[in-house]
Amino acid sequence: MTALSRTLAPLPLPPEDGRCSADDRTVKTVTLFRTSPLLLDCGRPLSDVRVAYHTYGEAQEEATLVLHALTGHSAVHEWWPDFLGAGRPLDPAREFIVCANVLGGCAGTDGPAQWQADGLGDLPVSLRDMARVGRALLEHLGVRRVRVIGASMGGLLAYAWLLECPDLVSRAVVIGAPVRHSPWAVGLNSAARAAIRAAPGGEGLKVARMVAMLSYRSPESLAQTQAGQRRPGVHAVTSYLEYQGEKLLARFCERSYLTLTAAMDAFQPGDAELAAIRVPVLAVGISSDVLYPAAEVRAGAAALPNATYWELDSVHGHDAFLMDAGELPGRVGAFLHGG
Ligand SMILES: CC(=O)SCCNC(=O)CCNC(=O)[C@H](O)C(C)(C)COP(=O)(O)OP(=O)(O)OC[C@H]1O[C@@H](n2cnc3c(N)ncnc32)[C@H](O)[C@@H]1OP(=O)(O)O
Ligand SMILES: N[C@@H](CCO)C(=O)O
Repeated sequence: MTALSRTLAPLPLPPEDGRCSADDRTVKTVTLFRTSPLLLDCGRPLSDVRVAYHTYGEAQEEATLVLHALTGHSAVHEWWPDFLGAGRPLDPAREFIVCANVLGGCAGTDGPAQWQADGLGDLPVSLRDMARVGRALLEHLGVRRVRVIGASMGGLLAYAWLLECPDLVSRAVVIGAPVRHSPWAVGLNSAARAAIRAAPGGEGLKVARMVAMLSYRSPESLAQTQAGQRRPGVHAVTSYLEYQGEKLLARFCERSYLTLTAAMDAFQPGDAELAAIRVPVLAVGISSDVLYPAAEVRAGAAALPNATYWELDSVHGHDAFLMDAGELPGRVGAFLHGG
């Protein structure tokens, strides 16, 4: 495989914060699969796949690979300050850290918008397809071995990496994610996709986000933060969800939402496949997670031969890994670098 690499003009950057260099905070792109195509699980070949990614620290043959969530992106320094930086679990002074925007998304790596423009139509992609693209990126970067860490969709994708690229992964941290999408999670995504299809062009995506946000919070979290009325006659939680819908509409593509949620729902590894995962895994459940309940995460970990389970205690639900990380960074750092 050959790769064409170039660095884009820097995006507007947040001020220097001492966590990583200006170069680290610049998104890079590379075009992969130039001489031989990526064969997608759906059977379609895909050539010249453009991948946008961030790296932090000096390039090394061993790296830490961060896998972002559904509407996340590769700029880890923007959304995980508790985890990235000097003395934190992901320390650019100590290790080479890579995070790529997923195939099918809308953050610079090829996805439905590009495929529509290229006349390819809608391409179903799988989490394993995303892992294959990631493998090609690691080859391009000269990385031969990775510690993998992912949360939410990134956690499901970490399991896809363990199944697709077991030769590359030395250990994995999976936060707030099951080993496969449950009927409950598929049902929530089905409702979201139905909303988008019923009201394409924006309103559907907003409703999809409102439903999803309820699954990312918890009854107690909303009772603490959204009780009462924001303005006369409007429940605070109503305007909160509407605002969150508007925020997603301003930054995300509805076709990517359809593509990525379908990829998550289609990820259904069997028990025998899971039993073959030999590398050490730290599986983290979140006590108040209503999307992926802690008991489900714990049961998934029990299906793996070499997994440790730990639970983050928070009232703030699924998104606690972003909003209320508590002891999580310390636990993750000890697992990734402790042995
Ligand atoms: C592993 C990964 O890759 S994760 C990737 C990270 N994810 C992303 O970067 C994309 C997804 N982002 C998110 O999901 C969110 O930004 C989170 C979880 C990180 C935090 O959510 P936030 O929206 O910032 O926080 P929160 O839920 O507390 O809402 C705060 C916002 O709602 C507004 N708000 C709060 N209450 C109300 C209300 N009752 N009515 C209207 N607006 C309200 C606040 O003013 C604030 O607005 P702002 O965003 O303009 O500052
Ligand atoms: N809130 C995060 C995690 C949800 O899985 C996101 O929007 O990507």
